[in-house]
Amino acid sequence: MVKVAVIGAAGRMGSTVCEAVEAAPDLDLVARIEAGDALDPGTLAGADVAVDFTRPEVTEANVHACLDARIHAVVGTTGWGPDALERVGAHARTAGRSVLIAPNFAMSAVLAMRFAAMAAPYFESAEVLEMHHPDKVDAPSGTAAATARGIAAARAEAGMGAMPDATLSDPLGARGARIDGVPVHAVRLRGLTAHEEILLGNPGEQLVIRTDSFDRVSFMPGVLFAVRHVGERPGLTVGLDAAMGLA
Ligand SMILES: NC(=O)C1=CN([C@@H]2O[C@H](COP(=O)(O)OP(=O)(O)OC[C@H]3O[C@@H](n4cnc5c(N)ncnc54)[C@H](O)[C@@H]3O)[C@@H](O)[C@H]2O)C=CC1
Ligand SMILES: O=C(O)C1=N[C@H](C(=O)O)C[C@H](O)C1
Repeated sequence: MVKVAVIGAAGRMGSTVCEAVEAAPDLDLVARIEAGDALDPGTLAGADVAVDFTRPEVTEANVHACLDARIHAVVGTTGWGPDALERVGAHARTAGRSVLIAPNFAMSAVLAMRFAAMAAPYFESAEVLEMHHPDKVDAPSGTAAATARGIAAARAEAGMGAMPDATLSDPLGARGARIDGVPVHAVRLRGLTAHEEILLGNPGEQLVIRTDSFDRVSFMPGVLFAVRHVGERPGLTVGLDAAMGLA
């Protein structure tokens, strides 16, 4: 049995992860940790792996606390920057434990990101549109940021220059955020869960890649895969695709 602690256990994702872990015959939910609880060997209750779905401003400290307690961490919380990833990677290596951070655990989203990177060199233009529930605290989504970075890297590797865009005046930011030169647009709408469209354009044609998570159960197979396999890859792994050998 793999013993699992869930951090952010009362949240939308954390509560769904608790249900999924409890339903899995090979996993044992040993701790539900929430804001205000200490995060130490006592509260982690002998866990082998902690799963963090909290908030961008607390997740790095949570991961360091897990590594100090010598347990692996699976992280779905978004908002990670390169410096925080570097610090956590270094700590994981010195602690001899593993950390897996993925902006999206849904198979449709993981594949959409891969397909977007594959398609990017064949299209002059690419833009990312992410659409989420209005209770989400960060924008753009971690998935959209990762998608844009993947598109930009694929374009750079193919020797492509800037995308065509004649915009000279955009005082209100209507052309969206730029992530490595790729425009990213965020919609927050009651009724939505988590959705993304990647638009790729050429003269006379368009490719649309779309992923929809209608329900948070969509993330659970990926989360449970990560819990079961996180310890197999030493140090820091970013992205479920890398953990699954798709990258
Ligand atoms: N990687 C993925 O597949 C997915 C990632 N997410 C990300 O997961 C994160 C959480 O999303 P939701 O569950 O919708 O948010 P939520 O707001 O429903 O849940 C967050 C929970 O964390 C708790 N929390 C806050 N600070 C804490 C601390 N220091 N220690 C322990 N618990 C703490 C809050 O009280 C709350 O219960 C967000 O960053 C979101 O972008 C969401 C869905 C899928
Ligand atoms: O907050 C959410 O809901 C989601 N957050 C993740 C993100 O920022 O990409 C994953 C998914 O889009 C749902």
